[in-house]
Parts: sequence; C-alpha cells; structure tokens
Amino acid sequence: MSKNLSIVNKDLKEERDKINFNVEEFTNWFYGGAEKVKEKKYIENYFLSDKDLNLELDTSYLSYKDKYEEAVRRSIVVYKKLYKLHNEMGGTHEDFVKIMENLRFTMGAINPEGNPFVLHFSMFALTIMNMTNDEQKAEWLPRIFNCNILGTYAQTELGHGTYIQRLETTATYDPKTKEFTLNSPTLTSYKWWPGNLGHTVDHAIVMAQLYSQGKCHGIQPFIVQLRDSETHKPLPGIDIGDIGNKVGFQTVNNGFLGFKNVKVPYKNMLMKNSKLLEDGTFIKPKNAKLNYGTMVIIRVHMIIDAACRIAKATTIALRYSLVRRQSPINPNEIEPKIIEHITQQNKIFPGIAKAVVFKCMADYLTKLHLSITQEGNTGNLARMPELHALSCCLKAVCTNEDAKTVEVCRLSCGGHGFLRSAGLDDVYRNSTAAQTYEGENTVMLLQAARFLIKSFNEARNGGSLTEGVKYLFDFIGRNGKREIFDNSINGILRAIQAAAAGRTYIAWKHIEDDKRHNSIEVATNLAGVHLTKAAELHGYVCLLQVGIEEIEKIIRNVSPALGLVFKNILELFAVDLILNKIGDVIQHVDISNEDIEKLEKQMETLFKFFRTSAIGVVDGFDFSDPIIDSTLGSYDGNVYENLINAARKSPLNQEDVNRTFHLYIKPFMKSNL
Ligand SMILES: CCCCCCCC/C=C\CCCCCC(=O)SCCNC(=O)CCNC(=O)[C@H](O)C(C)(C)COP(=O)(O)OP(=O)(O)OC[C@H]1O[C@@H](n2cnc3c(N)ncnc32)[C@H](O)[C@@H]1OP(=O)(O)O
Ligand SMILES: Cc1cc2nc3c(=O)[nH]c(=O)nc-3n(C[C@H](O)[C@H](O)[C@H](O)COP(=O)(O)OP(=O)(O)OC[C@H]3O[C@@H](n4cnc5c(N)ncnc54)[C@H](O)[C@@H]3O)c2cc1C
Repeated sequence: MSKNLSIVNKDLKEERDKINFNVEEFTNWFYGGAEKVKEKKYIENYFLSDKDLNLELDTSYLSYKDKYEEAVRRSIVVYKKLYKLHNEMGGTHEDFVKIMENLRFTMGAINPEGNPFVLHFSMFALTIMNMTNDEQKAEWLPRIFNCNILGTYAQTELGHGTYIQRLETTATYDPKTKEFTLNSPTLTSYKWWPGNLGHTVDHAIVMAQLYSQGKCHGIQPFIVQLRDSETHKPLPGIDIGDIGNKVGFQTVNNGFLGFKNVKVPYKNMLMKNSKLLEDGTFIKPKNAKLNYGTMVIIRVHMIIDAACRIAKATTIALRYSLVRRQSPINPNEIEPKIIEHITQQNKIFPGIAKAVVFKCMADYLTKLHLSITQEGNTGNLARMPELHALSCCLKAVCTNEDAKTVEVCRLSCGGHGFLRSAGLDDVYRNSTAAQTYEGENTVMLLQAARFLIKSFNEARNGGSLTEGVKYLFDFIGRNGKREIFDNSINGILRAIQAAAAGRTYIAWKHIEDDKRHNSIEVATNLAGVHLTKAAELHGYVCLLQVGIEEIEKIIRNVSPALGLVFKNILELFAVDLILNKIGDVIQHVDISNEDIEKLEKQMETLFKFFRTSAIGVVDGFDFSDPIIDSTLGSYDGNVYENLINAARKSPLNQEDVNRTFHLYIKPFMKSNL
C-alpha cells in the first residue's frame, strides 16, 4: 500500500530525516518477517483498492439500519474476494489463515463499527474445529468454510454472562426420538449479546444445560439452525432479533434469542469432550472446563488486538503532536511542536512502549497456547489451569491498559481528538468493549488471583510452582524482609515481583483471617479488592518478564541501531510501570526517595533519547492511510487540510441553508416571543 502521495508536512519531514535506525527493519519485526510484511501490504491493497467497497462513503453519518446494511454489503464484497484470493494463493488452510490475519486490520477500515460476520470466522468456526468429533467435523466444516451456513456463538443470556454455570437455556434429550428439545424457560434465559445473531447468521453454537435421564449434566454446546436457509425467516419456536443501539460495535448486529420447544437432532451436540450415548447416558469429559476452550483461544488473540489498537492510537497522537504547534515554552520563541512539552511525551511515549511489549507477550502466549493445546490433544491437561489463569490475567491487564492508553491519546490531541475524523473514537469503543466481552475484566482478574492463591499455598508448603509464579518462593524466602531495590531492568522486575507477591500475601492473609468467621467463599469475596490488585500486578510481572526475555533475543538479531531503540523501549516500559505502581512497590520493597527521584530523572532521559526514534517506531507499525483513517494521523501530516476537507463532507454542509431555518428558526426569531 503506497503512502499518501501529497507533500509531507515540513515539520514531519524534518522529524523523519532525523530517524537513526532502519524503519523497515522494525516493521519486519512487528509483522514477523519481510515476507509477512509483503503479504500484508499485498492483501491490504488487494481489498482496499476495490471500488465496489465504496470507501468514500463516510458511514458514520448513516442511520443505524443503513450502517448495518452497508456493513453487510461491504463484508460480502470482501469475503467474495477472500475466496478468490485464497484460490489464487493455492487454497490451503495456511493461505486462509494468512489472509484472515491480515484482514484483522483491513476489516477495521472497511467496517469501522464492526464486522457483521466476525463471529462466523472466529468463535463459531473455532468451536466447531475444536469441540467436535470427526463425523461432526466432516459434516460442518466444509459448509462453514464455503459459507453455506453462517454462525455465531450464543452463550450469554439476559440474566447470566459471567456465571455461565447458571445459564438457564435447557436442552432436554429424548432417546426415543433421538432429539434434544431446546427451551428458554424464563425471560432471563433469553440469549443476549451474541455478535451477528440479530439478523445476519442462520446458525449458532448454543450453550445450554443438558438434561438427560432426568438429570442435569451442566452446560454443553449444540449446533442449532435458527433461520430458514432460503427465506432467512426464523424457524418455528425461535424468537430472534437485534438488541439495539450500543456504545459501539453498531454494525456487529448483537442479538437476542429465545427457544420454545425447538427440536435439535442428536448429532448436533458437540461431542469431542462430553459425550451422550444414544440411549441418553452421559459420559463426563476429562475436565469439564474443556467446553470453555473457545473463550481461551479468543482471550489469547485479544492481546495482539490490544497491542494493535494502542499502536494505531499512538501513531495518530504522535504524528499530530509533531505538526501541531502550541504555547511557547520560552515566551519569546515561536510556538513549539506540542511534543516538546514533556507532559505530551509522558502521554504518548509509554503507550508506544506498551504496544511493543504487548506484541512480545502476544507472540509468547500464542506459542504457549499452541504447546499446551498439543499436550491436551495427547490427553495431558496438566497445564490447562496455568494457561487459563495467564490468558484471563493478560486479557484483563492488556485491554484495561489499551482503553486507558487510547483515551490518553485522544486527550493528547486536544479538541481535535474529539472529532470522529481524528479516528480515535472507534478505536476507543473497541478497546472498551474488549474490557467486557470474553469475560468481564474484574472477573478475569479474580480467576487469575485464584491461581495465584493456590500457587502461594503450594509455595508455603514447599511444593512446586510453574515458571511464571516462581517469584513467590523469593517472597517466602525473604521471610518478611523487604526486597532491596536496585535500579536496573532486572531490579525493576524484582521490585514488581515483590509487590505482586506481597499483594498476594496480603490477599492470602485476608482470606486466612476471615476464614475463621466465614466460609472460604465469603472470605475470598471479602479479599476481592486485594485479589484483583495482586492479579493485576502479576500481569505486569508477566509482561515485563516476557518483555525482557523477548527483547533481549530481538536485540541479538537486529542491527545495533535498532537494538538501541528496543533497549530504550524496554526501559521506558519498565520505568513507567514502576513509577505507576510505586505505592505497591513502597509497601514491599526497600526503595528510597532518592531511588524514586532517580527513576523520575531516568524517565526524562529516556524521553530525550526516544524523542528522535518515536516517529520511526510509529511509522514502523506501518498503518497505511486507509487503515489509520484519521485526519490527525495521516502519513503526510497535513492535518489542517484534512480537517477542513472532512468538515466539508458533513451532510449539513451540502446546502447553504438548512430547512430548519424556514421551518423553525425564522418563525421563532420573528415571533417576538
Ligand atoms: C482467527 C481468530 C480471530 C480472533 C479475532 C477475534 C476478535 C473478536 C472480536 C469481537 C467478537 C466479540 C466476541 C465476544 C464473545 C463473547 O463474549 S462470548 C462469551 C464470553 N463469556 C465469558 O467469557 C464468560 C466468563 N465466565 C467464565 O469464563 C467462567 O464462568 C468463569 C471462568 C469465570 C468461572 O467458571 P466456572 O465454571 O463457574 O468455574 P468455577 O467454579 O469458578 O471454577 C473455577 C475453576 O475452573 C478453572 N477453569 C475455569 N475456566 C477454565 C478454563 N477455560 N480452562 C481451565 N480451567 C478453567 C479455574 O482454573 C478454577 O480452577 P480451581 O477450582 O482449581 O481454582
Ligand atoms: C460488545 C460485546 C460483545 C459480546 N459478544 C458476545 C458474543 O458474541 N457471544 C456471547 O455469548 N456473549 C457476548 N457478549 C457478552 C459478554 O461476554 C458478557 O457481557 C461478559 O462476559 C460479562 O458478563 P455480564 O454481562 O453478565 O456481566 P455481569 O457478570 O453481570 O457483570 C456486572 C458486574 O458484576 C461484576 N461481577 C460479576 N460476577 C462477579 C464475581 N464473580 N466477582 C466479582 N464481581 C463480579 C462484574 O465485575 C461487573 O462489574 C458480548 C458483550 C459485549 C459488551
């Protein structure tokens, strides 16, 4: 994808002239190699250059219904092309994955308020791939990949989203007819929220309580047809629709769904984990939580999504800050680029570092997920709880940071950041949605804390710990003494580890004390605030630890100039982290006021060094103009021209006088009240 061909703003050009490392080398790292970058650019261009998409149309001005219809139309243009390209590339599964990975960015530009088919290619397809037996795979996968059927993942209900054990939808098996009957016995049992459900898909994975031989066997997944394949009318007994306007995700078509005596054949219960014999005998899975597997995969994917949203927001904020001039620092000088105000650097530079460290974490977690899944396929489920805890913890920490950072980027653009055309509002809406979907973040932190408390008990009893929580041994070994701070990257890591372990200890002690008067469950609830803080700190430990390990490897493999930039980024991430968590650190680490002042000074030095590299790093994220879709963040930096051009496209500006003048305003003005 070519950069914008207009003349680049001279302030921005001057910045780029000073970059002292190879931006392309950084881009190659970010996307996993030069070949992948080439593929990404080709795929972006292949889709975005299609005139049928009509990307000139600013869909933000359309009505709710028109937005949805346009999003469906555009998606179909894309998916038709996807299949054409897939065939041209050779038609293998790997080719499909390559295109889908690159569509992650492209789809955001095509449907900024969400993709009405996203669940089909993610949660629906993944559930069928991972939770079915061989016959079911053979029956469903070809129809899914040919899009002969379209599906979603319908789990959440009006009454229950978090506590899925209490979902109310029932699936009652009758061995005589070899059918399940699905019912929504109450209003609160209506499915509520599933993406693409309202009017787009005709099938869903439905999570329902299985009843057989008079007993409830817990929630199980079923493939259910919802709409007629020809007319798209809801099938008998299905009550379905769109849930209405939301904070964001306007074109994702989140829906509701109720069942009244809907018959589903025996073969439609997903049988890889739990099994139901034809006579109705239920066979338990090796681990009941295997049915939660799709959520784990998506939580792992959400880390890279968070990294990319931060990368996009910081690209916009930084480019704008390099061309916007405001408020002289010395009264007699010209107004500087706003980036010269150190508070502006403090708003943007740590965000850039987070995008890089989150990307390292996403790579690490993807590999870990793969290896633990492979172990699982051979029947070894020992590391499932570790993966669950880690994915919950990082999903929460990374999406919380993501929403915070994107909002800070918006604020860093002053008033113009509040314009839709600045491109930050959809990023923010998507970030904040991610704090809730796939597990509300507090709940995710509490799941991670459960693992921490277990590990803490294990450590106290001299048991063995998984690699990521071994720092709990150090805390116990110090026997109440505080960790002594040293101002190195590893010193900062040890300080954050000490804070995380200390906070885990406080939560543990809280539970132990309360257990004397309460049940363990009540005691755990009363320690909830400490538990979430411990889990959050544990998430930062993981990020910094993985950041250090991965960036050390990267530095060994890139040019010295780029290596220095990575070193700078890692230090920025670490020092920003410890300064933000200083309250927790002071509680558990022997750190002096002088040490803290030194860290603050170090931050200023890091900013100074990063000042010249920052533009190279955000350019290296390589968001083309159609993808960044921002008046403030375009490659050429011509923000004022972009802003006035965007304003002129407002529907209100298509005529000199709006009809409300003659209808209301003029009569009002002439009425003398
Ligand atoms: C190609 C892919 C592209 C990807 C791009 C995707 C982008 C998508 C974008 C937009 C689409 C939006 C999609 C949104 C979809 C959704 O939101 S779907 C609905 C998601 N819903 C949730 O996440 C619900 C959250 N709740 C839960 O996950 C669970 O209820 C719970 C984990 C909080 C609790 O489960 P429960 O059964 O009640 O467990 P407990 O009795 O509390 O016991 C906890 C023990 O269970 C262990 N455990 C729990 N889950 C797992 C797991 N998955 N694996 C392993 N172990 C698990 C946990 O460790 C506890 O063990 P101990 O008892 O030993 O401590
Ligand atoms: C944009 C979007 C897309 C979605 N897409 C889908 C989809 O495709 N398919 C689907 O099935 N679902 C989907 N969902 C639903 C989503 O997964 C749930 O909303 C989410 O899991 C939270 O559940 P809830 O709404 O029941 O919140 P609740 O659990 O009711 O949470 C409300 C409050 O209670 C607190 N709380 C709840 N339980 C606990 C606890 N144990 N300890 C402490 N605090 C607690 C929470 O922290 C929160 O503050 C989507 C949601 C959104 C917003």
